[in-house]
Amino acid sequence: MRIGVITFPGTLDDVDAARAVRYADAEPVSLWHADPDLEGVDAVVVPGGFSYGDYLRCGAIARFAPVMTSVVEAAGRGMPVLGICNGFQILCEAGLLPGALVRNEGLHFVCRDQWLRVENNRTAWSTRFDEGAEILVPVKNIDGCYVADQATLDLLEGEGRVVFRYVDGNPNGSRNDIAGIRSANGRVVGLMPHPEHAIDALTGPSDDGLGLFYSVLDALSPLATPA
Ligand SMILES: NC(=O)CC[C@H](N)C(=O)O
Repeated sequence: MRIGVITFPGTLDDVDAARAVRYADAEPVSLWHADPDLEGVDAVVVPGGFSYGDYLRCGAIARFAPVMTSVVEAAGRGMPVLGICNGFQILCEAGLLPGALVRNEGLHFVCRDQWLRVENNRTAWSTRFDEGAEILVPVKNIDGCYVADQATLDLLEGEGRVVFRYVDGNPNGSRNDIAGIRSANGRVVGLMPHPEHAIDALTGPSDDGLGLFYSVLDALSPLATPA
């Protein structure tokens, strides 16, 4: 399987995302923000960082990058897309996921290891987890507070579209302790914590993040049943 990893000016975590893809025995393919060509990849990771310096609003400029036009189009055809941190912010700005990420409640950049509960495993990126499993993954952001209007929150909760929820403390004031959500068809997932930084127990804090990268291989397998 070939999994694209996008680099924007200001992206930080493309190298780690590509490494996570490799750990899961897939082939990472570098995609450039200014090039709309997705090079025939099977799935796309939009990694973390500070795309375009976070000017205006996190993800607000990246959403107009030529590569994102192709990602939105491919997602419409069912291609799995994972947005991590700044990537999640970009997917919300692009309209692939509802809601928005705003300044952390404490107004500080938060960098710590964070427990999450896997709330939903019917997505292209979470089938390898048991629902209710708790995983340890780093968070590192300043605009990580997930907000949406009440109707959207009710819809997400009602349709099982909250995929990851903070446990043992909410680091940023996210509504309903939401750490990650999915699209209606389960193919697009965004989360603020960084699974690509938790792929090797030796360097820590766990290898729990690998589950997302293995899950997408299952979703892409010809035998997969739709999430
Ligand atoms: N680690 C990241 O991707 C950071 C995301 C974003 N720039 C923020 O600080 O909220």
